[in-house]
Amino acid sequence: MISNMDNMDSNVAISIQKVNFYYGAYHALRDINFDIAAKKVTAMIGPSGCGKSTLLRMLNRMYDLYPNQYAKGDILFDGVNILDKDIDLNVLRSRIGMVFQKPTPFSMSVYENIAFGIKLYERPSSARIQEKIETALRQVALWDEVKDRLHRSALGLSGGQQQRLCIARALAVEPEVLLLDEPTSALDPISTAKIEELLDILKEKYTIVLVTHNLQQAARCADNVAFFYSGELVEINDAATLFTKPAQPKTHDYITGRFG
Ligand SMILES: Nc1ncnc2c1ncn2[C@@H]1O[C@H](COP(=O)(O)OP(=O)(O)OP(=O)(O)O)[C@@H](O)[C@H]1O
Repeated sequence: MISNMDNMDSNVAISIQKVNFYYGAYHALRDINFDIAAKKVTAMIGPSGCGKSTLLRMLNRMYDLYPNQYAKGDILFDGVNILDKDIDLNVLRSRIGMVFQKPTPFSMSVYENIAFGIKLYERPSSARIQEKIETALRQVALWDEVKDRLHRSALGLSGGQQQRLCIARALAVEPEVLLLDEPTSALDPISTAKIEELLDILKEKYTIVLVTHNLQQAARCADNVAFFYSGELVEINDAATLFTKPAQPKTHDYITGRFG
């Protein structure tokens, strides 16, 4: 594995060390080591089935919901191993939020969608909730589009608006890290462009980890890019270097469209 950390930002948010993951007997990730830079966008790319979503889901312990899935190694976040079985998952998930491929608004109003997330973790006054909702909707550039329909169903929003609402819902909890699993794959090009613009603004405040199949998206949005193949990390580097001068033949073949 080539990891040219010299080109990359040295301010580390999450350090992934000797990480392995198993779906029952199936060994899905093998000896993964790399650092995720703070307040940057790190994209994880690679052909279908290479393990990128598995690794993303490890970062907020989504796999805990399934009894046969287990992880080995260390993922250090603020010096604590988030794979440790004693970790408080509610606290972890409030600090490391996640947005999925398909927009997943709850069948409730725009307002309640965001308030619901906030109330999971704290009991602020209704004035404070209102303030947090407005801040979160402004952060995703959705406020002007929904301010007059806050109390109508979120399901009436367009797909792109729903996805921005889901990002707002994650941000309202004030996480430090935002995990995005192919957040634009179900969206049209205009909504995709809005989310990509948003990433550029959000990284001033948040560490962002993005799984994407779209290499142009990774090149446009990511500061650092990790290329996975068959459960292994092949290479990680800053985006410009990885896309123009990949160190590994396999990376070169993938980014030039020879497979995947
Ligand atoms: N619940 C599961 N049970 C068993 N194997 C699984 C499960 N989920 C994923 N896998 C396997 O683990 C490997 C990695 O899957 P993962 O979803 O992380 O890949 P990916 O790179 O995100 O793929 P895609 O781009 O298609 O989403 C694949 O071989 C997949 O078939």
